[in-house]
Amino acid sequence: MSASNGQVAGAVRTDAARVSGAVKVYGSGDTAVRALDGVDVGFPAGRFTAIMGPSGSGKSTLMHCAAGLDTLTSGAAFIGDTELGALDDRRLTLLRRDRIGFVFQAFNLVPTLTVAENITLPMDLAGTRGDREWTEALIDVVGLRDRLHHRPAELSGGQQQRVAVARAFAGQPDVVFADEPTGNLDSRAGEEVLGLLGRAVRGMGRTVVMVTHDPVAAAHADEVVFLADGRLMDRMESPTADRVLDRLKAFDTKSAARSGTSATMPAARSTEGTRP
Ligand SMILES: Nc1ncnc2c1ncn2[C@@H]1O[C@H](COP(=O)(O)OP(=O)(O)OP(=O)(O)O)[C@@H](O)[C@H]1O
Repeated sequence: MSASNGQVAGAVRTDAARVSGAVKVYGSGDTAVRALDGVDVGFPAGRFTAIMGPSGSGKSTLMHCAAGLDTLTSGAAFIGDTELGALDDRRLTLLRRDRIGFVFQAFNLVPTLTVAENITLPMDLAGTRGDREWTEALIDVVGLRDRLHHRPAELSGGQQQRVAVARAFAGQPDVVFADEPTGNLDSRAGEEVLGLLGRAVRGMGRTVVMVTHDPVAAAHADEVVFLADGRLMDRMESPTADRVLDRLKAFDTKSAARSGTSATMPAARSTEGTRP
């Protein structure tokens, strides 16, 4: 069942994660919100994909359902060949622990653990030692070797997010989902974190799916998928911040016209210095 969509340079890519006919309805009756309205999208292995769209378009819902943090109302979500809806709670927890890495806006480090302990936490919880060489390489890539015995409170926001990035990749998961990973960072620290995500994909063969409202952040990805009103509207290869912003503006105008309200544009940083 592992779908392979994109033909890239003659090679067929396998999807590390995908959803098929994904519908997510929050609430019921008059107050029901259709956050995902029949989405089919794959996130190819070995690629950095950004999910973008206006506020409320369903980006976080799509990520949470694709990552097994939330369940679909109908349709199916897959990590590789594994359909998440077919798993009981225990198996789903194990799959999230062993095959998925997460980076959140709020870092979510354990304050009482050192940097080194935070990075190896997923392996420690799994009772495995992990790949020592890989972990050592990661520590160098994120530039935290001289901070290994510090606690999160002793680090800057950017450093804390770099710990979270190292933790997400430590167990060599099939895919790392990042939800607004630069949302709490200034632009310089944000660029560093985005650069790390890009290097993990291009230099270390990992897979990243990132939700962002920031066209500058999305320009770090290999491809952007656009959502509007819970539907997949478009995909863009080799994005630049300016092209992403233009595309978003078009969706926003359409959805404002439909609802008869003024549009909510995502807060965009300057689009100078587009593609890294
Ligand atoms: N737990 C929930 N209960 C009810 N409605 C929800 C819930 N979570 C999200 N929604 C609604 O579903 C729709 C999609 O929300 P979602 O958070 O996925 O959008 P988003 O594109 O990530 O938005 P933003 O960019 O503002 O974070 C919105 O209309 C939102 O209000």
